Amino acid sequence: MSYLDGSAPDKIAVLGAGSWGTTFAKILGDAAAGTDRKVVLWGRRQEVVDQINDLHRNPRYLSTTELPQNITASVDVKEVLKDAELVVLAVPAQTLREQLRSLAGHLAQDAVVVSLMKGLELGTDQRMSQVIEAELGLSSDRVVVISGPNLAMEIARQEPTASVVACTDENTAKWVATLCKPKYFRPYTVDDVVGVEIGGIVKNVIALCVGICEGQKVGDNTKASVITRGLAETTRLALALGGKAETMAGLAGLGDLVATCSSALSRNHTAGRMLGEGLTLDEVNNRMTQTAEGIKSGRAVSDLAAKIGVDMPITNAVVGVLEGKLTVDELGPLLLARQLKSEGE
Ligand SMILES: NC(=O)c1ccc[n+]([C@@H]2O[C@H](COP(=O)([O-])OP(=O)(O)OC[C@H]3O[C@@H](n4cnc5c(N)ncnc54)[C@H](O)[C@@H]3O)[C@@H](O)[C@H]2O)c1
Ligand SMILES: O=P(O)(O)OC[C@H](O)CO
Repeated sequence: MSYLDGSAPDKIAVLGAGSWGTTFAKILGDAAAGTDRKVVLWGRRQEVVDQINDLHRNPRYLSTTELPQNITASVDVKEVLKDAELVVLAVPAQTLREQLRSLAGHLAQDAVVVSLMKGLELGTDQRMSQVIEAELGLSSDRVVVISGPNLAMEIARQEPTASVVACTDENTAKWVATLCKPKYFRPYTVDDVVGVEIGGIVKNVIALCVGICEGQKVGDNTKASVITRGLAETTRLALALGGKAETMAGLAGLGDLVATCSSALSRNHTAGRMLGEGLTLDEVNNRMTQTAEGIKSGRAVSDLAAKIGVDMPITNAVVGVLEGKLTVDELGPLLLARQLKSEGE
């Protein structure tokens, strides 16, 4: 098997033909150019699968992107998983556990599983790598997380981007990194899976807050203050869970936080902006056509932080707004009225 001997796989499966799943399939397909390696996408909708197979496009999510010829798609998850030595997961975080239960028996022996997801499971407060290990019975050396400042639309346009490939096993991380390095995407390897996942999860909640600021038409000082203090509380949580401070200063921490909080392409930022403009959460949800993980993960982050005694005032305030306990006008004054303390506390 390829991850054990370091040889390239013949087939890679990507589950989830949404915005990021399709873009990441393109990354893998472009990186496999000139080889016999196949990339097979699983999608829920027959129409999306047909368009990928017939037109090499996914107009629903990436209207202008032409996909490489070595990508095919199917609605049959068993067929997609058959003999796939690398399996990449890009479905909404809150649906992952249920989906894994239906595919557990179909995973190829020794397959490595990659999570592209940036959410925390409601109710269990588990990270996606924990859900994958538990549901598929995998050891941590076969579970990889890829995260960073990776707005799908920009990468689909082949604008240069860096990312991190995280695994407790350095060889597995290196093996996966070699499979996703087309000329426009540069993966770095790290061993801090916890830090990488926490960075990706919490930045979505902070981006909701920055979006709220934008909707309320406050300026850059406010947004920079939220981003910086957001990184401070993200780092507190990551460290308390065993993550590393340097990860939070890296691509999956600061890098992703800046990209998500600054970009109109971000779904979390967009959802926050609509809340800031006065829309209710129901109205925002009705307008969203793609996944904004922070809306549901915010509560899980808040619960996890409370459980282990980590102070996360911005996250808690955003959750207050999402749950209708706080208005967007009350959010800023509430955060500013907190007791004074030193910046490093
Ligand atoms: N889009 C990005 O720029 C980006 C970048 C990095 C990470 N991510 C992360 O990747 C994950 C997937 O995001 P995305 O952007 O591809 O989302 P998306 O909303 O664009 O697509 C989600 C995909 O999952 C499928 N799906 C399967 N089961 C589903 C279910 N039960 N309910 C709803 N959809 C279901 C949908 O059909 C769709 O193909 C998220 O955790 C997100 O945070 C996204
Ligand atoms: O569109 P968002 O808010 O889910 O963010 C997408 C990516 O996570 C940015 O790195």
